[in-house]
Amino acid sequence: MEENHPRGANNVRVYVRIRPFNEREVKEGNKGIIVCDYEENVVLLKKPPEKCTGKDLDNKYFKLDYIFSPTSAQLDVYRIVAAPLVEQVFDGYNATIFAYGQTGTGKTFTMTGNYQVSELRGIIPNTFTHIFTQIANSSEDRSFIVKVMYLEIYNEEVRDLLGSDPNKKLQIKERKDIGIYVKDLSGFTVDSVESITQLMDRGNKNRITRSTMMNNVSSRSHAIFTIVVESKNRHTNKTTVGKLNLVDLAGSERIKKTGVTGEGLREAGNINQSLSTLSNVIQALVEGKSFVPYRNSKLTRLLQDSLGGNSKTSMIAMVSPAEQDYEESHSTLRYAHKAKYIKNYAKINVEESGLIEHFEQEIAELQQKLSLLTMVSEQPKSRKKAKSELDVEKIKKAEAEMERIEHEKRELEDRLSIIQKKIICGGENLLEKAQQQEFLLLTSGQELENLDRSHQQLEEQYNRMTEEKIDIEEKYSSLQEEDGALNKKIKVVQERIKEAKEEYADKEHEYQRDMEGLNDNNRLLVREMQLSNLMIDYYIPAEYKKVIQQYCIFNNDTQEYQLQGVAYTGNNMRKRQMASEEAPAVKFEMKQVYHKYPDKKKVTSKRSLLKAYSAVPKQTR
Ligand SMILES: Nc1ncnc2c1ncn2[C@@H]1O[C@H](COP(=O)(O)OP(=O)(O)OP(=O)(O)O)[C@@H](O)[C@H]1O
Repeated sequence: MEENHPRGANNVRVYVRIRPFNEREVKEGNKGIIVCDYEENVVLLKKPPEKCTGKDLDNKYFKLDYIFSPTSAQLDVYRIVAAPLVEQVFDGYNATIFAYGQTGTGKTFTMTGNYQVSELRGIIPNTFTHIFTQIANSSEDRSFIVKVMYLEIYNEEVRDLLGSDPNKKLQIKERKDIGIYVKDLSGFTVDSVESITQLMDRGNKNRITRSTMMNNVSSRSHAIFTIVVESKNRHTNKTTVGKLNLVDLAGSERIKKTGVTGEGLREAGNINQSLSTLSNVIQALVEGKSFVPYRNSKLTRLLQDSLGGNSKTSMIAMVSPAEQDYEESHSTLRYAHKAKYIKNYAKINVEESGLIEHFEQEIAELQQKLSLLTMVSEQPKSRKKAKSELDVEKIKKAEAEMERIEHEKRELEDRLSIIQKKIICGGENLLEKAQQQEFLLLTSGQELENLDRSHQQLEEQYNRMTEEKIDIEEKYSSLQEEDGALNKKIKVVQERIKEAKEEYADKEHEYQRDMEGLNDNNRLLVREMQLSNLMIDYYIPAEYKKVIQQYCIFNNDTQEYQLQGVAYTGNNMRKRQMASEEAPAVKFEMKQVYHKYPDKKKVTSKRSLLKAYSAVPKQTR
């Protein structure tokens, strides 16, 4: 894919959304610790009194691009965060929106919401109406293809949420011409709000969630919903391809607070690990380091272009208003504030021969074949009566041939209509009346937003002029004033030292928290290793173990061990089950299991009990 029209760097835009108090927090009498200046977009995070040291470092201020209050509507979030990016995707830019924050703070609510209730619809479903309205409003000389992909990263494995087997592990690959991509990920072209909503719904049902003490429906994976918009201008013959990534991250969590155990513990370990890599990537980018650890997690690898690359990116940091979540809100706001300094380099992606071109060629070929077949089938049929057996044979053959031609024609017509549906023409209105009205709301909000923006620009201009005025005044002031200016500078330096000390204290604190998390992970891994070792020692004979070790090879691409010839072993030889089929619930007949236990008298020790079930082959004499 060729890229041209380079533009300057653009910073990641960072928004904060504060969730309303939930029932549990109200019941527990939790106090609020967040105060906002919505005019200046500044968040003040107040340290709970029992944690205060009495210094003025106790209150933290964060200036961001925009703050959404607990009463902000879903549509407002869409208008301000997503609508401008969707419009840029139509110009051929890549864009990413990701929701970041502690578990239960409203990431899924903001990204997806309840799409059956219009005012509760999140960013992803609101994008659908916007995209098809944008197509309906564009000129007739433009053609479009809209393609959708949906994946999740669960326990550091990439899974296709729209594929026939969502449990299949997919690999991340990189190619010079297309960059980073997921091999074998399914992509679907869509031609209406209904068809894209159905796909989202299907994907959401495949997502892994769990109920925790912090959230009844907690996402245990990072999900990326991707919409690709290819657009061709028939006058200029120019094709652009814009990609929109909508990312709902799994929430960071303190294991003690969420109360997860078993598999949930392993998930939490993986979630925290990949979020910690995301933080390290943000840190490295902000500090301008030459090495950025994108490869340390699947999430950062897939978001590589969105962070410091070819993309316009917005991040929504979600925070809880409650006192008990001070630590997590502090950490989220600190990273959000840092992310503001990440510079991206978005470019318009121009495609030499895109999907539209490919489909147009196929349509032309199909139409040509079809007209040939129509000509043949419409030729006048001979009305001669069969005089001999040879004639009967000839007529039968001709009829069979005619039938084959008709069948081929029908197949071509079907294929033609499928392909023709994939290309949508500008001006084609594929929206229901209700959807159109909804979008009017959106656009009227957009006008307000434009006014807001020009107001902001005027304000910036005014500030710049004020700064210049101050500069001039400083240059020509008296010695006494110079002295004053020096004092001012000393104050600024002192202020910076104070900020650096604060930053240092924060970092130290965060480091300790990360260490705690890593120790939790470590303990978990050691426990898992002990279990695996125990199982291997008891069930795999030493000579087999050696052979298996010999055939284990570490794959640097996937960062995991692979067993040679594994396709021909054990479970892999079983017939595969289609994931789309409703898997019948597995019933365990416990009675049978109990019956299989050996006689207690015969097996006395735990070791001999395990031996009774051992897979070690018995020695034959
Ligand atoms: N702005 C909001 N207004 C109303 N309800 C909200 C808001 N934000 C979140 N909620 C509610 O809070 C609960 C938790 O939200 P959600 O599941 O979106 O959190 P999450 O950050 O995605 O959590 P996790 O990381 O565990 O998946 C949900 O019941 C959701 O409806």
